[in-house]
Amino acid sequence: MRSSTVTPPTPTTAPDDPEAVIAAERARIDALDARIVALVRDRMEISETIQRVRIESGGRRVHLAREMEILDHYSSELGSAGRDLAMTLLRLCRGH
Ligand SMILES: C=C(O[C@@H]1C=C(C(=O)O)C=C[C@H]1O)C(=O)O
Repeated sequence: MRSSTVTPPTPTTAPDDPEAVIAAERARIDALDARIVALVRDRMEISETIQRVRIESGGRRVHLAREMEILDHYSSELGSAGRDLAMTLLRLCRGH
């Protein structure tokens, strides 16, 4: 089984109260989304460094073979929507 860093469900004082469960689980989603945004920002920074170094040494910003690897990876992990997610990440990281 895949290990997870997701925090366990927050025990509520009234576990059968749907509103309380939804609020607690939404808080977990909000915390995950904050981490995802921070990770995307880290990715953008690293990607920008690679692109800058390559351009400064006479190369091109975009490396299509590497992008295909990333698209294939997300696609095999998460299906076609995962591929779309990778496309969006690449767009964020190379600025277009
Ligand atoms: C970061 C790189 O440069 C560009 C950005 C990529 C990315 O953000 O993953 C991938 C390929 C390149 O188009 C790289 O070549 O690794």
